[in-house]
Amino acid sequence: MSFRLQPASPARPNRCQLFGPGSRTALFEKMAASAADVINLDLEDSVAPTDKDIARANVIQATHDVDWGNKYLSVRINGLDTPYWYRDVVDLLEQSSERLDQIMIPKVGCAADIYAVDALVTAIEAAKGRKKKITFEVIIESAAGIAHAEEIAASSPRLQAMSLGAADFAASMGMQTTGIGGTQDNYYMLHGGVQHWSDPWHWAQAKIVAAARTHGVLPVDGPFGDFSDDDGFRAQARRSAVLGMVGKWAIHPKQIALSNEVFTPSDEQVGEAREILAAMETAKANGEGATVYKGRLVDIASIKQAEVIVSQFEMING
Ligand SMILES: CC(=O)SCCNC(=O)CCNC(=O)[C@H](O)C(C)(C)COP(=O)(O)OP(=O)(O)OC[C@H]1O[C@@H](n2cnc3c(N)ncnc32)[C@H](O)[C@@H]1OP(=O)(O)O
Ligand SMILES: O=CC(=O)O
Ligand SMILES: [Mg+2]
Repeated sequence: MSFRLQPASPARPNRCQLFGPGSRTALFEKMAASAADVINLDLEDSVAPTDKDIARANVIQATHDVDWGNKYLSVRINGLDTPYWYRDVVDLLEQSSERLDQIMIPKVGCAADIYAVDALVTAIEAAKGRKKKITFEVIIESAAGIAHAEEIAASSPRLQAMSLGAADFAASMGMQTTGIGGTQDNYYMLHGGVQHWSDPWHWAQAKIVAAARTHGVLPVDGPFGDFSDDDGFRAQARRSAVLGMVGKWAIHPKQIALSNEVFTPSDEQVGEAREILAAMETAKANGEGATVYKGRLVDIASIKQAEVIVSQFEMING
C-alpha cells in the first residue's frame, strides 16, 4: 500500500439509481415511492430539445413539492457541449429547495469540465446562501472520458459517484452495436469451433472502478436498455458487483428490485464473511497471520475482503 491511504467512498446506499425524464411529471411521485436509493431526474437525453425549459421548471418545482423521503436526489444536467447546461446549473442552484442533493454531469471529457461546473455552483451557493453543499456525480461515456477517468475522479471534493454510460460510450468509441449494455452477439472468441461470449464493457468498468476507488468516489454501472430481459440485467449487474461497483441505474421500475437484489450482499455472503472474520480472530489469538477456512487460505487480506461485504450489508441495513 502506498503511504497515501485509499480514501473511503461516501457511506450511503447507492444500489439503484432510478431515472425519469424531467418532462414526465406523472412519474415523479412513483419515483419517490420506489425502492431506489438514488433518484435521477433527467434534463438531458430523455428530454426533447423543445421540452428543456419546461423539464427544468418541473424538476425545480419537484424539489419543493414532492416528498422524496430519504432518497438521494440528483438531477442530470445537460452536457457542456450544449447551450442548456449553464441555465440548468443557474436555475437549479438559484431556485431548487435545499432538498436537492446532487447534480449529475454527463459526457465529462476531462477534469476541467468539472472545474467549470464547480466554479459556477460554488459562486451561486455563496451568492444565495445555500446551506447544503451540492455534490456531483459524473458519467463516463466518451472516449475522452474513459481516457481521463482518473483525473476526472480527482477533480473535485464534491464528486461522489462515477457511472459508465454504455449508450453514449458505445457511440463515442465507434462500437458496432445499438445495444445499451449486455452481451453483444459479435463479441466472442472461438475455441474448438465453439463460441465463447465475452464482456465488451468489462475494461471500461474496471478502469472506472480503479479511478473512482483511488479517489474515494462510488463506481456505478449505468443503464441496461433491454428492460424486458431480467436475466440479462442480473448477469450484467452481478459482473459489475464482483468488479467493485456499488450499484446500477434503473431506466424502468422493473429494474429496481433486480438492482437492489444484486447489490445487497446475500445472507450467505455475509455469513461467510463473518465466519472468515471469526476464523481470523482465532488465528490472531494463536499468533498466526494466516489460517485455513473451508479448505482454503485466509489471511490478513481476507479480513479486508470480508469487511467490504459486512460493511456494505450493515450500511444498507442501518
Ligand atoms: C441512455 C440514458 O441516458 S438512460 C437515462 C435516461 N433515460 C430515462 O430517464 C428513461 C427512463 N424511463 C422511461 O422514461 C420509461 O420507463 C420508458 C419510456 C422506458 C417506458 O415508459 P412506459 O412506456 O410508461 O413504461 P411502462 O408502461 O412499462 O410503465 C409501467 C409503469 O411504470 C411507470 N414508470 C415507467 N417509467 C418509470 C420511471 N422511470 N420511474 C417510475 N415509474 C415509471 C409507468 O408510469 C407505469 O405506471 P402505472 O403502472 O402506474 O401506469
Ligand atoms: O447516459 C447514459 C448512456 O448510456 O449514454
Ligand atoms: Mg448518455
